[in-house]
Amino acid sequence: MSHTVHRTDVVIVGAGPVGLFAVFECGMLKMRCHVVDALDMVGGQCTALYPEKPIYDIPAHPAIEAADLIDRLAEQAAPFSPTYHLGQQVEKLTRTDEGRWLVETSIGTRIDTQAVIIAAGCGAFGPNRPPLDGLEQYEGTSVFYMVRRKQDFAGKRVVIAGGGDSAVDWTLSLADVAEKVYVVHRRPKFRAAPESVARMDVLVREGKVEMVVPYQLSGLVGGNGQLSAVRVATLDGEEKDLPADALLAFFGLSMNLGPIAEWGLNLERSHIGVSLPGCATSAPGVYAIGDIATYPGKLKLILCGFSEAAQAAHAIHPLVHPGEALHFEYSTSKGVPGAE
Ligand SMILES: Cc1cc2nc3c(=O)[nH]c(=O)nc-3n(C[C@H](O)[C@H](O)[C@H](O)COP(=O)(O)OP(=O)(O)OC[C@H]3O[C@@H](n4cnc5c(N)ncnc54)[C@H](O)[C@@H]3O)c2cc1C
Repeated sequence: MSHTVHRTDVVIVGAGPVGLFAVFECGMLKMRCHVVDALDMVGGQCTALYPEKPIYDIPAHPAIEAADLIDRLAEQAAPFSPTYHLGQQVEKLTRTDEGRWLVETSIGTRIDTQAVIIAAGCGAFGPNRPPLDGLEQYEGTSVFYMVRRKQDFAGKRVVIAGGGDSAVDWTLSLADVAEKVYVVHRRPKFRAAPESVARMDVLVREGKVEMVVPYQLSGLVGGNGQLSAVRVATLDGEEKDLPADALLAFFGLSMNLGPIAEWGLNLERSHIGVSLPGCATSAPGVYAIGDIATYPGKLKLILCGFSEAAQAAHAIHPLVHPGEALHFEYSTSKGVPGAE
């Protein structure tokens, strides 16, 4: 374990889109940041769950793939030289005698900081896994909970299970490249954007996609990590096998706050309650933004997280630069190192 204690102005817990934008907002107010993420890459849900999915509701980008959005946010943060600590979970937050915070991670990194911004999304997130016998032997080889590269499914017979946006969006996307796409859902109605459901119906009529409803997953057929079929059943127990090379199961994310639940913050159903403006939590100097933060009227959208990042940075400024007046300014090149 390292004995070095880093010292900084702000520690950002979570390098998802909102955490990355918080680096920029803090940087514009001359506050240095260290960013910690449990994953070994930046980007949070965008990188881990849907890198190739276009996002349509980022202002000034009629459509941008999630991975591209993350590249641009990292580029926007880069002039402020944040220090990234990836592949490690923040486990402990301890208030120091000087009224600062000591942040400690799972691999022993220690950071002494004036303020903490928790941008931890759904916490330590993981997929909801279907309760199927022998599932583990296929995970990562034939059973997946996310698509890293669409081309990995080219020419394959793919079973997509689920009834939400992810299931529908990936059906639309993989229908281009897969040999066959089956969609398994336990009811005929999908909880997804109506326009996407309509596009999926067109693919069904064209024979590119086959609907398997109302069915649910009941078993996996194959061996040595390679599926040959996915077994499905009706609620009455009537079973059939769908010949398949891969199963993509989209049953949502499990919310597990992990160590964050132990930090004594005001929690509201697995989220951190914050007060506006500023996104302050119940602990002094600790702020929460993005998906993990909640307040009346909260929308879990990336663009709302961006606004919360700006608010938190402004709220933290007097803690880091006490007595220094913060005159509200629009962004100019003066605030961004290296900008013309
Ligand atoms: C399939 C799908 C499609 C979506 N499409 C859209 C869309 O079109 N438009 C839109 O606005 N939103 C969309 N979203 C939602 C969007 O991705 C989230 O709102 C966004 O990712 C939230 O960003 P965040 O930075 O708050 O958290 P996240 O992206 O969840 O990142 C949080 C990070 O914190 C890390 N972390 C958690 N706990 C710790 C800890 N203790 N220590 C260290 N690191 C920790 C996690 O590893 C993670 O990397 C979509 C989501 C999904 C799943």
